[in-house]
Amino acid sequence: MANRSEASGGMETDVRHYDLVVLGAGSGNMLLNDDLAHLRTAVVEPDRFGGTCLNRGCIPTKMLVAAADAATGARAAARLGVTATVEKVDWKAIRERVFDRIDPLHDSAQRYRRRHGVDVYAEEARFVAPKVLQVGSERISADTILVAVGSRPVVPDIAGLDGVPYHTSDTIMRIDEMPASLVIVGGGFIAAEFGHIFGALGSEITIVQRGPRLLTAEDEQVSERFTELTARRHRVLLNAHATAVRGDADGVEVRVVGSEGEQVVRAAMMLVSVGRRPNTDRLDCAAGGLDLDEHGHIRIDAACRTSVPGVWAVGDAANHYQLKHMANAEVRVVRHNMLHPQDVRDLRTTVAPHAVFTDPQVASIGLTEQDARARGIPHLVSVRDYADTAWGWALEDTTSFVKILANPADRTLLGAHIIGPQAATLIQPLIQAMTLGQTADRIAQDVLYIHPAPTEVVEQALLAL
Ligand SMILES: Cc1cc2nc3c(=O)[nH]c(=O)nc-3n(C[C@H](O)[C@H](O)[C@H](O)COP(=O)(O)OP(=O)(O)OC[C@H]3O[C@@H](n4cnc5c(N)ncnc54)[C@H](O)[C@@H]3O)c2cc1C
Ligand SMILES: NC(=O)c1ccc[n+]([C@@H]2O[C@H](COP(=O)([O-])OP(=O)(O)OC[C@H]3O[C@@H](n4cnc5c(N)ncnc54)[C@H](O)[C@@H]3O)[C@@H](O)[C@H]2O)c1
Repeated sequence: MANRSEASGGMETDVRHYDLVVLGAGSGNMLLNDDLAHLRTAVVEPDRFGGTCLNRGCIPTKMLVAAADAATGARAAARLGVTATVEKVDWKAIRERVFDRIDPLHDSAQRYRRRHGVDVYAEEARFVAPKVLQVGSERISADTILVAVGSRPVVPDIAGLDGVPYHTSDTIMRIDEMPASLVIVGGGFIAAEFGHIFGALGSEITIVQRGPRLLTAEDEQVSERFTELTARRHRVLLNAHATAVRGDADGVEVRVVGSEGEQVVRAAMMLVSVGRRPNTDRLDCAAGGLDLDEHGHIRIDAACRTSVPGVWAVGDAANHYQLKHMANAEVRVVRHNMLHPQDVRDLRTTVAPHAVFTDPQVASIGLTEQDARARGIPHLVSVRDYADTAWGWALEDTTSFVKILANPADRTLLGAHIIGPQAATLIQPLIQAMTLGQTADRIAQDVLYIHPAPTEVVEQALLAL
């Protein structure tokens, strides 16, 4: 390993130099493949390989959602003439199914990297100068750096929160016992998914949401339908602020002020899910020469270049989407660009789809109708109920729909929004069409949709445009 010396406060400090340093072994770890194997490389990961998605995000939540869906499906079967009951929820077995599979992966991933000649540092890194990092007691530098340090839950300013054992998405999946009741502060992705998980498995749920609806960033029609359906199962307090919390042996007592006046919500457990913030505040980006935006994200261009040549950034630390498929796409672009400096490419797509794996599922891409109206963008709208299709009949569905917005001039798609079973899958042909610039007419009329598959509702929404 090449060592360089650097003057620091009159002292000479040994600096270990690499070709490539990756900060964060979440999406960052996916950068390293055979094409980069010739480089002297270090990975810095103070926590667990796999990052948020594997250890405390997408993957464990969706494994828990599968259990919740099984319970919901059993309870809902009566409408099809099949009476079933959920006899027992074995939380420990559910939790072990998830984490017995996930937990060994950190050690094996770390060992794999070391076996292939990558140095692994297990402490937090921070910049001390452009392309120079302090990692614990070591100082390292690199020609090329990928910053993929991710994000963490925002902790809201609620009086007394410090003094109670509240959970965030980082901790709640590893609890020992199912809570009899759960109060969730926040009304976004995490509230929706954990409300579904713990609600379906038997907890009584109260959601305290600052906004006027749940999932407020969705198309208003979807957000309204989702709020209405959730309020049938859970207690939903809207336009509500948690102002104070205190704990006792039975759990927590949250004081809530909102449109329904002031009230106290009691619950055995509390989950705080009011958004995530980038981990850049712990990185001393100023010392590293990295520009940040007003939300603390590292400023990158469409090729994922930062303000320092040779330093790239991806994922939750750099983009506002905070979605794993976006981080993965950025990593692929960075790998290409590192290997082909003469052929630097931009991220191919700027429209990021997302899905919320709750009950019912919600999936979306592109413009919402309220955005189109607010921005004065001419648009056509088509809404089709699942109930109008054979598959909707099969499900006895009465609440799910597909909504598509198209450009009246060239009939390309502007946005698509689905609420209902399999929404995350049903939206895929619309993502494809939007990304590839295909018109609504082409994908409606030149493509056959299998009868009577769920996708027929997408076909019908397109044909009605
Ligand atoms: C509960 C939950 C469910 C989610 N579900 C989905 C989903 O279904 N679909 C989806 O697309 N997205 C989902 N997400 C979002 C998704 O997990 C993130 O967008 C994605 O994991 C971000 O990847 P990343 O590599 O940017 O960050 P991370 O995966 O968080 O990786 C960053 C790594 O950097 C390390 N690090 C931090 N600071 C430093 C430092 N100073 N030096 C070195 N290393 C550092 C951290 O320890 C971490 O391991 C979910 C998130 C949560 C919380
Ligand atoms: N399926 C997925 O892709 C998935 C699942 C979970 C998380 N995520 C990612 O994680 C991110 C964070 O999720 P999240 O749910 O924490 O954030 P979010 O941004 O989705 O929602 C936060 C919600 O909390 C509300 N809120 C904010 N401050 C509040 C307060 N003090 N009191 C009450 N309500 C308050 C907001 O109105 C908003 O509705 C998401 O933006 C998403 O990118 C993705």
